[in-house]
Amino acid sequence: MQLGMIGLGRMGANMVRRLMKGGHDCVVFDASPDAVQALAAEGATGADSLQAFVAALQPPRAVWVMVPAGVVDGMVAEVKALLEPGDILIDGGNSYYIDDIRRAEELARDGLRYLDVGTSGGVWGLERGYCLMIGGDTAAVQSLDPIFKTLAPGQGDIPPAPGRAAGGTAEQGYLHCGPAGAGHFVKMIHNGIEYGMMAAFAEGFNIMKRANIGKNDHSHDAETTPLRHPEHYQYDLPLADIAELWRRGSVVASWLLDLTANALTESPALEEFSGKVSDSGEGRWTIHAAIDQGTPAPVLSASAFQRFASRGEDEFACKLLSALRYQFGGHREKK
Ligand SMILES: O=C(O)[C@H](O)[C@@H](O)[C@H](O)[C@H](O)COP(=O)(O)O
Repeated sequence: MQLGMIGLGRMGANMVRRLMKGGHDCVVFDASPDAVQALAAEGATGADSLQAFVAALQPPRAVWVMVPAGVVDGMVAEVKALLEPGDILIDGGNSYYIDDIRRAEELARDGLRYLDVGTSGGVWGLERGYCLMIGGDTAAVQSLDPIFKTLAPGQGDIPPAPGRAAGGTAEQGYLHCGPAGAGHFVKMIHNGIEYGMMAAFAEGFNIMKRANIGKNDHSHDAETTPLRHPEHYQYDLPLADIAELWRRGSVVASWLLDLTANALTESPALEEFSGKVSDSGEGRWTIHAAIDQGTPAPVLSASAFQRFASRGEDEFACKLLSALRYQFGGHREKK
């Protein structure tokens, strides 16, 4: 079937490639003419303006917007003015689900149908497929089933959970999760969990990296808690090998562990990374939801706050800790 894609960054461009490989017709638009040209050379219909983009689509149109969360509203406003009742607008980025609820209501007033689709898979999605978490109107979701089916990974070699009644799209890697916002709500929690799992691997591997600190023990320094048993921390552990090992039969085997093994193999000391970890909002929104609900989420919260600290946002707090320690005990910082 035909789909229009606005936004040809890493995600949007590869999704178009996967759709074309699956036999779909794609009309593409991006603020960058080069990005449009590149996909036109691969078989897409390139448009040099939003007007030309909309004109190239058959009604009822399906327009997938794949742009950063912060610019979705502006793009929706522009494209909405060109669409007709019955057309479907899909936001496949990482939008806040509460924005989806509002957008779906606003667009419905003009007879437009809005779907929110949490899209997971990153740069690997072209080959592996994209896990799709879909929210919105049921008829609109059903009409786009061929698109979702092609983008999704498919069952592959992962059999359904034992005892699960056969059928349904979840086992193909896409799911209509509920009404407007439900897709991005589920993606938000997915990313909250992603933060927590990433933090768990990062902390665990860091403790293993430091398993040799007994070799350089500074217990003579009165301002540092003495290492009581330096002899207990004499291990130079092969971190890349351990990641590789755990991928086989261990309880923590997972795709994030596979990626941990990749990262440590490519660059054992990770020297090209500063360690300042960005966040795009999903982790924060997960915590907002947990607080709204009164649902405990200590692990996910800690992992989001850890990212802020990684960027130095705790610098003043740490200085105040030192200052207070000096105030009450005359303790000076170790130089
Ligand atoms: O499932 C996915 O493919 C990822 O979760 C992806 O959608 C993620 O949002 C960004 O790669 C980075 O997100 P942060 O900037 O919040 O780490």
